[in-house]
Amino acid sequence: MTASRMKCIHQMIERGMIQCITVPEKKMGKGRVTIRRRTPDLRLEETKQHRHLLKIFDTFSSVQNNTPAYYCGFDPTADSLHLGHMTLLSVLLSLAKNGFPVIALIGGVTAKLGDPEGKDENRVLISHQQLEKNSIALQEQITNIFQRYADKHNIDSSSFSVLNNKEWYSTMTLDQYTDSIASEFKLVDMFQRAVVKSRLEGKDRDMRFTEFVYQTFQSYDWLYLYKHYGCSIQVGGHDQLGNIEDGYDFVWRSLHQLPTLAGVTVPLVVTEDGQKLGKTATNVVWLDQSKASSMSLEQYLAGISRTDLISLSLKLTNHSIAELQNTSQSGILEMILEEIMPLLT
Ligand SMILES: N[C@@H](Cc1ccc(O)cc1)C(=O)O
Repeated sequence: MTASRMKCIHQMIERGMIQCITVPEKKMGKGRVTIRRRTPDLRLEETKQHRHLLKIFDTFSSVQNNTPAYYCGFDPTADSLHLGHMTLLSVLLSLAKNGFPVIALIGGVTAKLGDPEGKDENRVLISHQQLEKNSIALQEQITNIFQRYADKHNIDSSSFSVLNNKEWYSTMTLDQYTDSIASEFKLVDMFQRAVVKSRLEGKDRDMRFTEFVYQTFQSYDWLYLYKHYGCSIQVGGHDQLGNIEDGYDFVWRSLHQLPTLAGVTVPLVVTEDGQKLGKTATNVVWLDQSKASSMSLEQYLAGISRTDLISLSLKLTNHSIAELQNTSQSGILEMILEEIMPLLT
């Protein structure tokens, strides 16, 4: 890994773009460990955990022979991504700018199952036609964002791929699913998951079987992308930590060796009262500007505190913390819009 690539990862940690990383325990020992970055976004001085986190990532990177590819999955539950996804895309874009191949995976099959992670209630089932429409819309939206960013920064657009997990599941037989995926999961572990416990014990107790087995599909995606695209690192919103850790264990078990894998989580964008942005219909900020929305990007940015605005611009722009601290709130708002709007329209 070249120094500039390593620097890019360090910067992402420093700017608060990365919340946790899951890496092999004790260099190449057995199992995994997740390191949580506890420093709040705006206190960027090096803390013990921060140094520890960098050291582990360095160790991990130095055992990689090739440049690892990164992937992040997006379930097409709507026909546009929202602002919460932009921080994930921003991580992928920074990585691509620094020479890492990146993959955006559209979950054409997983969206139908419904990821229980990060949600307290059952999802409305999406029809087949709606899913197809949403998948096409997201494919186009992400491809456009990648293309515009590549043009702006003179990046070879082959660094970016947009795939759909329908590609491998549409030809998979039930035998293959049973032998290579289902048999690797133990019920005792599946029932241990916090999300399963809370959904089974919660007031509705309405968890579907498809939601229960969702993790088996996300886990296999990583194995597939590892084998076919050299994808060692999965990026996801912080609510994906459970899926990422389980996927890590699954890839490890399936390959019968400890692969050089890492999971990276990105802090969620939240509203003033701490709610995950995009969780309900009324607090969503669509990236598709033409889509009817109760809140535009500008309105959202104008309504959050200065601290949240600085923290968000550290994730979405390249301006330094010192520069941001010396800029007025409306100036920071402009900086974010200047960075994002050209990618969207
Ligand atoms: N589960 C992710 C989406 C995803 C889908 C497939 C994957 O392989 C990875 C991630 C989410 O709900 O945000």
